[in-house]
Amino acid sequence: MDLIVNGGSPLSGTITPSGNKNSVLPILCASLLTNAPVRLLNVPAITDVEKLVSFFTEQGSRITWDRAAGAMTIDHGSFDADRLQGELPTGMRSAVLLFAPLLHRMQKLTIPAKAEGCSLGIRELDPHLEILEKLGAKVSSNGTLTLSLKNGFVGARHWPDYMSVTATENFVMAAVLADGESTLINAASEPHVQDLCEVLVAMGAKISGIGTSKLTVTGGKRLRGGTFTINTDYHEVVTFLALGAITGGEVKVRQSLPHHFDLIARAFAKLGVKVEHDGDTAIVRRKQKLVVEEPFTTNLLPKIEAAPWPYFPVDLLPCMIALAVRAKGAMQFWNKVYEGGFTWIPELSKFGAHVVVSDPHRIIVFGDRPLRAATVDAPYIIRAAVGLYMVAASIPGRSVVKNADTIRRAHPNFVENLRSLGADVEWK
Ligand SMILES: CC(=O)N[C@H]1[C@@H](OP(=O)(O)OP(=O)(O)OC[C@H]2O[C@@H](n3ccc(=O)[nH]c3=O)[C@H](O)[C@@H]2O)O[C@H](CO)[C@@H](O)[C@@H]1O
Ligand SMILES: C=C(OP(=O)(O)O)C(=O)O
Repeated sequence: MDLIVNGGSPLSGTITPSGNKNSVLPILCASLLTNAPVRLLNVPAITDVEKLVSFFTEQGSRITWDRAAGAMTIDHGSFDADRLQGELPTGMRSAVLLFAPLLHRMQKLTIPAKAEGCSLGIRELDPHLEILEKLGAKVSSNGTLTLSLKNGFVGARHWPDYMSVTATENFVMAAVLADGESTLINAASEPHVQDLCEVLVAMGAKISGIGTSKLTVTGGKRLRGGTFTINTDYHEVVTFLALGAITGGEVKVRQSLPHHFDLIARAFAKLGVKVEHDGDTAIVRRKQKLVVEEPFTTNLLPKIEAAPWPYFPVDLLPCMIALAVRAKGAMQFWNKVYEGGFTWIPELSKFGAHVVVSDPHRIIVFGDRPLRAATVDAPYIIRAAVGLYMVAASIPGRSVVKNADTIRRAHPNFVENLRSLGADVEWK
């Protein structure tokens, strides 16, 4: 589906963001670690959640989901491992998060050779398989990849090449029911990794080092259920604030998780945008002057660099790139994570933007060029589609962002929320 945009008007108003996709998906997978009922609140009605829920239901789990209220009850007591014949859910990276919990339930699992989400580059399987092997699983490859686990997971120490979000989540889900203690050095610590760990602790798991790069887990026999609220999506917080800034409107975002915001606010400030906090409401005032902040260091090209947390989050780069397209001055963006994170950048030139792709990981945006409404193609990258929409929303006239429905993987009611801010936008 395409987004039809009549841009050029300021977007203003107050928004309550939805639950974080990257929190709810691992928590849903972790619900497989218990047969006790799990109740989740603030569940976003997004397509990735729909796919996981269908997958669970196909295996016999009982799930009720009041989409309007965001409340879901999950009962895996009737999950029947023998039913699993076919594929894991496709088109979403989080399918990889089923590996540890399904292995725990099924002892043997055939997995797809790829677990792809956004087309940001090669989405690796090896770090996941290394972790599962370390904790006692056997991996065999004979055209298809098969995982097997004879007598349950066994505690182990592991130090992977890099801080991977979903591999860390698989580690934790395997380790909480392993026999003995497990340690992960070079663990990811993103807010959603912390959210998963906190829910597991509330289910009875023993995890220390949450939010750091070293996690220690003491395995236990079983986990209990409970009621858990999915945290706000900080990607939405940033998206709505950035939309206010790029269109010259005033946007307030409730439940904005200010404790995660210091470096993100710094990135906004580098582009001339001041983010204020009133309690847990984040505010961007109207008519921000988009100008690249010059560093005191002479001859330095200002830059925003994204890497694993607590660096600036890589998924938020497109929002900042869109702002830089409108800001006076030059800004370098450095994606230290994905080799394919900038493949969509040439689309910006259709609006008249001037962006130089220096190499697969770095671009320089020369902002404040005269722009025109245009038709652009969104890649299968959620946040890139959002970034293209942001630029379109700032330009008077009719633009089209083609194939933008990837946005629905993460942002429920995207168009409805934009309209509540005064946007002229629709799906077609
Ligand atoms: C469902 C989910 O939670 N998806 C998120 C998760 O994906 P995911 O867990 O797949 O991302 P990883 O943290 O594994 O990193 C993605 C890829 O980046 C490369 N890499 C990463 C870090 C590093 O220091 N060196 C390196 O080379 C690897 O090729 C890796 O495969 O984390 C990504 C990075 O924050 C986010 O974009 C995704 O939204
Ligand atoms: C890249 C993302 O998701 P996934 O890892 O599921 O592709 C994202 O949420 O921006």
